[in-house]
Amino acid sequence: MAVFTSVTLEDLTPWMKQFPLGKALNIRGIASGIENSNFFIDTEQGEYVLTIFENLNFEQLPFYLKLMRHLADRGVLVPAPIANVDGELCVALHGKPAAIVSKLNGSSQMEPQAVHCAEVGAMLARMHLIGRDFTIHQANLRSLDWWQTTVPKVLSFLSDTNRQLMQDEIAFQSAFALTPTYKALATGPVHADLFRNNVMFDGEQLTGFFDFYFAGCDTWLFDVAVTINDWCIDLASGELDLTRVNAMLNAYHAVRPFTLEESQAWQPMLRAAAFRFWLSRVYDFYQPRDAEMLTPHDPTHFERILRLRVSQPTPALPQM
Ligand SMILES: Nc1ncnc2c1ncn2[C@@H]1O[C@H](COP(=O)(O)OP(=O)(O)O)[C@@H](O)[C@H]1O
Ligand SMILES: N[C@@H](CCOP(=O)(O)O)C(=O)O
Repeated sequence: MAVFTSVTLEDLTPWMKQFPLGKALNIRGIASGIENSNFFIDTEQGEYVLTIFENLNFEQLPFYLKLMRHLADRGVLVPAPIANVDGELCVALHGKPAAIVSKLNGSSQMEPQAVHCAEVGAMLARMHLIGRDFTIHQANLRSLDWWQTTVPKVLSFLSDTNRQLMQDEIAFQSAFALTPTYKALATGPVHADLFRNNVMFDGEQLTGFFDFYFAGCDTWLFDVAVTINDWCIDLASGELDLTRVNAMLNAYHAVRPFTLEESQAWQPMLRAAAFRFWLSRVYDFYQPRDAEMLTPHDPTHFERILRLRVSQPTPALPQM
């Protein structure tokens, strides 16, 4: 269940008059999702998704919504936010920020093959390139600063070995962030949570990336690492599947070639991407935020992945 704020057709009808979508004909809550209240709405202009934001505020939302609009207008497959008569993408509904975006066709591909990974890699590279001239800057709110303030809050919940792993990794990542290699990495708006459940496919055809609400400005390579660590692994063991890894990396590289510094940073970034989700899952597990974290994700999954990325040789990035 993921409808925290309920909306009826009677609520929606007057509110929808400000959007160029004709009359609202039907509304139904979407069961999946853990952060926001999501609904499919049928309008005279077609099907859309209405989101009521339960945690993000009116100051934070323009970054995400304008980024999606920027990308959608330039051919990146993402939901396009719909502006109201005043040109606003985010409007109050039941006292909370709300937005309407276009509905993507298809469904999530939860057992991806190389062909799906290649599609994701190519679209991710296009997204990075097209994000270059997006002018709003908002940091990735789940990057090094957040790790450094969050680690001390969770250490006491961990076993001795996991406490050591977390302390070692935050020390490693803090030091790595100061190196010339890290500082030479290309940056820009990144999705930062491009897991299997945040991409739609219609068969083998990618129809869009969605759920941009962890997006922010960060290194492009971090985004690639987050994506590889979810799409190109055996879920049970966390081991990388080289066929899928190579499919994704080669497709990305064909659109936006990796640099020498990115090759040097690849292993630290795979570690960083595993660490970020281990930490957020541990934090959510032991310090759940009220009602929205209904089923906390399993932290041991990313602990396992982090241990593998630290101990195993890393497959090389393609080079120019
Ligand atoms: N633009 C969209 N097009 C089609 N389906 C969508 C769209 N946005 C969300 N959904 C559906 O709603 C579900 C929950 O959305 P999600 O953004 O993951 O929610 P949350 O932010 O609460 O985790 C998704 O799994 C997907 O099925
Ligand atoms: N992908 C993250 C959690 C974010 O949840 P989402 O459903 O909004 O993508 C994780 O797996 O820990």
